[in-house]
Amino acid sequence: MARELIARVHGLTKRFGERAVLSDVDLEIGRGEFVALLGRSGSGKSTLLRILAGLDTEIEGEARVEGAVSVAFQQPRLLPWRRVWRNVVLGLRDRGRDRALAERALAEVRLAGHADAWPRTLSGGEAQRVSLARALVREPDLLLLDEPFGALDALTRLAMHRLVEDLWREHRPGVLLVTHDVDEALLLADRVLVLGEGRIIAEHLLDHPRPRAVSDHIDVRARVLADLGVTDHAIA
Ligand SMILES: Nc1ncnc2c1ncn2[C@@H]1O[C@H](COP(=O)(O)OP(=O)(O)OP(=O)(O)O)[C@@H](O)[C@H]1O
Repeated sequence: MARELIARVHGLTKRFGERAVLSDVDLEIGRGEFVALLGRSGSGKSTLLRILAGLDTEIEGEARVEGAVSVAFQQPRLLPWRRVWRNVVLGLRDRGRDRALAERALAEVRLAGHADAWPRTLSGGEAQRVSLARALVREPDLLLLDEPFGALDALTRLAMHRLVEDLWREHRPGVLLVTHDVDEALLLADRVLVLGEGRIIAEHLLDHPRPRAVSDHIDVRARVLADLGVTDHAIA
């Protein structure tokens, strides 16, 4: 049986003025598939994600998503004047059930008991978990993550990887994770795409059972680093 597509990008070109930032990009994401998108700074990752999120519609070609989309960004973008639970359900049109939905989502990100807190009282990792709860409460078919762990310390980042993996297992949205971190991509994704100069220049499938260790993918890791043109882990 053909896999069900949740996102389909075909012949996508995006220009800012004269300059094409994305050129003739093709990309498909199946239902429940976890895709990571790597690329050097300025290669067009966030632009592609914003287009899939429907935040940028001035494009050539096709970018279609079936169903609901949620986005979580590097910064949690919480409204400081709303309590945590109100941030989670911001914009939802289900007034009667808002509080219960928020509490359930907060429990899922291990923040039960923080519903009435103010955003300024949260740590960076907690705020990012609220942002994830806000994305999940919409029950997305496609979850777009734009470097969601980029601003977190290494230990919090590891805990977030486990959390995202658990949430993905539970809800099975399609995921597109934009990241600079090759190891993060290898741990979490079914498929790793490398974007270079506005085109997808490489694709790697990861079929090792989860939960994974980076050592399961030393070979793919070397190839991805070569695709990125780096020999070191740090990507400029
Ligand atoms: N609104 C805009 N107007 C003009 N140029 C833009 C705009 N948004 C992005 N760009 C340019 O498009 C290119 C791709 O940007 P994008 O943010 O998608 O890259 P990225 O791969 O996500 O980079 P990073 O990893 O640094 O976040 C960059 O050269 C950027 O300067």
